[in-house]
Amino acid sequence: MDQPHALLVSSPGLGHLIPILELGNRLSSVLNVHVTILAVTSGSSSSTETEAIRAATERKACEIMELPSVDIDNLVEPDATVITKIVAKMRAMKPAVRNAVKSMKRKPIVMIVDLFGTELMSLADDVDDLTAKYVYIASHAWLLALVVYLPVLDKMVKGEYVEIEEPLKIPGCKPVGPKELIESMLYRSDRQYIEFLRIGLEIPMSNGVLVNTWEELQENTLTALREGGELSRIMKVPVYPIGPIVRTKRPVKKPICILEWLDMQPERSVVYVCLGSGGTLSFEQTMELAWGLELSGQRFVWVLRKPASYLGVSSSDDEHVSASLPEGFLNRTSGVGLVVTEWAPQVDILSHGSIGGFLSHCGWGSVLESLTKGVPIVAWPLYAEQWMNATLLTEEIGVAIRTSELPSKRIIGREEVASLVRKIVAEEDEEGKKIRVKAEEVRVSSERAWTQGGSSHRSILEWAKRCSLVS
Ligand SMILES: O=c1ccn([C@@H]2O[C@H](COP(=O)(O)OP(=O)(O)O[C@H]3O[C@H](CO)[C@@H](O)[C@H](O)[C@H]3O)[C@@H](O)[C@H]2O)c(=O)[nH]1
Repeated sequence: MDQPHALLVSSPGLGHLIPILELGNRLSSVLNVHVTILAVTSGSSSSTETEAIRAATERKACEIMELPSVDIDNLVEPDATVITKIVAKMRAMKPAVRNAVKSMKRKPIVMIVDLFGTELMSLADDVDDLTAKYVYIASHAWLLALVVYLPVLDKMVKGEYVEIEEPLKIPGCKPVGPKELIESMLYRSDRQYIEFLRIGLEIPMSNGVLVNTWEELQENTLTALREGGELSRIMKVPVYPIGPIVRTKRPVKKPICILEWLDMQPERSVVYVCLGSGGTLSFEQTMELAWGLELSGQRFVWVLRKPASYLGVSSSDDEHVSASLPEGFLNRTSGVGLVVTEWAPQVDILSHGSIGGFLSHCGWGSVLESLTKGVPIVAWPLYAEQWMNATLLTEEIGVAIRTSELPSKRIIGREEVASLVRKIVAEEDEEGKKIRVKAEEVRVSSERAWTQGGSSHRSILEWAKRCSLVS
């Protein structure tokens, strides 16, 4: 008999592609179903997306089709935000996705879209066998709560959210203060805000939501989303916490110099610095970060890739990157630190025993990759929902420390950088010790969630039964 077939669609940007590739891999291996992934990528300039697709294809767990990119220049203003562009691209890809599904010999019975693909769910109505449509939130449950509650807040809050004096109350959840707003809420007249409102209304029109967190990590928020109360009445459909789903360490085919360097460092002594697939800093902030790392006296691996926009367009070159470092920095820190200007093997780095901390932009993928390895975090949130993530990690979960002010609001000085790095990595600091202990507890809990009978394992089976992927 044919295996049941699940269709996954990813939106442009590595932060969206990687989670869908990993979800596909997990569905295929745990449920033994046939998985097709339609990848809407940023376009031909994104070699990192192409590489991620190539690596996932090699695993042979899923059938992956990269859909040819369509031009959206006439659909959005040139200065439109990244989110507006992603959403516009997904909208423009609807006919291509429809054609791809219609031409499939074996029709999928379930369609899963990500946060920016909710408009594609209506395609399910045109395909006979496609009876269920789900949304995959590659981030956490608090973000899900905020997005589905946004249409309520939109009516309740007068003026701009940035001017609120009282944090926004979401039933059953931690209130959302000005330091936790998602980037798309900053200006209500901006098109990306309107898109988020629409997404908030469309999520409850799905058959349910899969979310990349686990029961024990966000119990209160998940309960509020599911059981009784105003939020669950708005949510309407079941929520399945199935995380953490993250990339795993790759088999090493050839020596990787970063890992060889890490092999020579003492255990838990190195801070890994990386601001995700799209995070960049100003020239001034890069200087302060460099001075701060040097001042901390700690070992480091710093991924200082050439600044690239989220949709894969390079805006600088390697020489420019080195030129943004203080004079003599590379010489003075040689032996103590490594500056990497290329795409780094992040999961392999975070899995290495000599890593003691991660200075991260708090993209949820990076956060989970860190937590599943028990690595504590210095939160350096930049954009998207990263402000929320930093608060969640510091105030609720207790696995991170954060900068005293949002890095988007002011330059974080070298003394502060040095102190944060020392706290998280150096053995003697009390606050750091507490955070490290918590990070280890969370690692253990993350592992349990995915053991046989663990909360996420149960949750995915419950979901798969509900949509007839397994009997
Ligand atoms: O040199 C690098 C840099 C990044 N990565 C990987 O790239 C991914 C980055 O993902 P993530 O940490 O989630 O960051 P973004 O790409 O910035 O993710 C976007 O999508 C996430 C999931 O929805 C959101 O949480 C973020 O805020 C949003 O910016 C991770 O798997 C990293 O391991 C590398 O392997 N090497």
